[in-house]
Amino acid sequence: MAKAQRAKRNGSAPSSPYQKPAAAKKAPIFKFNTKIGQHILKNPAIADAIVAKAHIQPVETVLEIGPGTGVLTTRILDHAKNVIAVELDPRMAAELSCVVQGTPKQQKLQIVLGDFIKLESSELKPFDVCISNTPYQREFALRLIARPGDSLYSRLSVNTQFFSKVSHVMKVSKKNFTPPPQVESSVVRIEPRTDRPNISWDEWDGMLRVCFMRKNKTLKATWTGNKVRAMVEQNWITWATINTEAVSEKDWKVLRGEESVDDQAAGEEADAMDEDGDEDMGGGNVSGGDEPDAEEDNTTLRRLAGIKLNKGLIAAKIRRVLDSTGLGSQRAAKCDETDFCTS
Ligand SMILES: C[S@@+](CC[C@H](N)C(=O)[O-])C[C@H]1O[C@@H](n2cnc3c(N)ncnc32)[C@H](O)[C@@H]1O
Repeated sequence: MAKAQRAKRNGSAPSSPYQKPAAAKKAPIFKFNTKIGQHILKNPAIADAIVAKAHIQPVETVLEIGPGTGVLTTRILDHAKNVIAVELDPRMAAELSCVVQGTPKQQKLQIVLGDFIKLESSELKPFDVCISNTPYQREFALRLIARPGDSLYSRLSVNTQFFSKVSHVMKVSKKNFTPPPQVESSVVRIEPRTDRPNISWDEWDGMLRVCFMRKNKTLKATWTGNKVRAMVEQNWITWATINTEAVSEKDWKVLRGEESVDDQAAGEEADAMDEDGDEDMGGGNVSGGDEPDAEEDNTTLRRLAGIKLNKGLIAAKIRRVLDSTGLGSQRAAKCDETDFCTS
């Protein structure tokens, strides 16, 4: 039997050409691609709650990542000034476009077709709030909010909490999606901190990577292990090569074997400070400071060339930082984001 005939006989065809069929009875418009997390929210109460918890103001522009068929988008459009919706799947983008077509919401919505992860920030207009129901498991959400001592506490937790205020909003059971995913999920709220310290992300995250290599070991054991020390030494040589003037005369003496690490350690603590009063940990500030000119660079390379690095120098520097911050006996698993920022 032809589809149209069958629909008529079942009474499901619209009685008027202007009447839209009831949305709830609609069969899926196309096969959802679960490989890119296409599990659509089917519970309107959950969609309402997610949008309500975002506290959208009428003057705000909202970025939505992964709008799908627009379950959240249409609700966000009820509250926001504008919505920018970035969708990977052209079929979903077309469906969303149909949903708002001919309604006042159409003017407020900009659909961007593409992979959000690959978008340059310059390709997006500024926004005030970001809402996204993209694929992730509850465990990921719990990692974001985990506190020191929790089994899920990790580098991700520290980074999230260092740069933002994060809270758990509600659990969402897999029964609320179509097709249902294999895992339960959670909604979290992440507010960027306004008082974020101005630090180098690469250095900060590099440090956390080492601290969380074995999060239950003491930081002293982690940082003085052979592999980590060798890596810090390598970084320090690179740093010293670029920042010749920041390497203290005392360090050069140790490097040249004219002074032992013990002599140096016994000296003034101030000797470990550079001219700005910062701890001369080296190894990290590879991109900092002015670019050395070619002559300086050659000089440094000549100074470093042929010198077998006195391994004790870096070990002593690591020890000094761990002792002065009191972090040596601590374990990453029990330190919070402020501990890692101790100076
Ligand atoms: C879980 S569905 C959510 C759809 C809708 N927001 C909802 O709540 O029902 C995730 C949506 O994100 C889209 N998506 C997945 N990865 C994406 C990416 N990297 N960039 C943009 N959209 C993406 C999928 O195509 C899908 O439409």
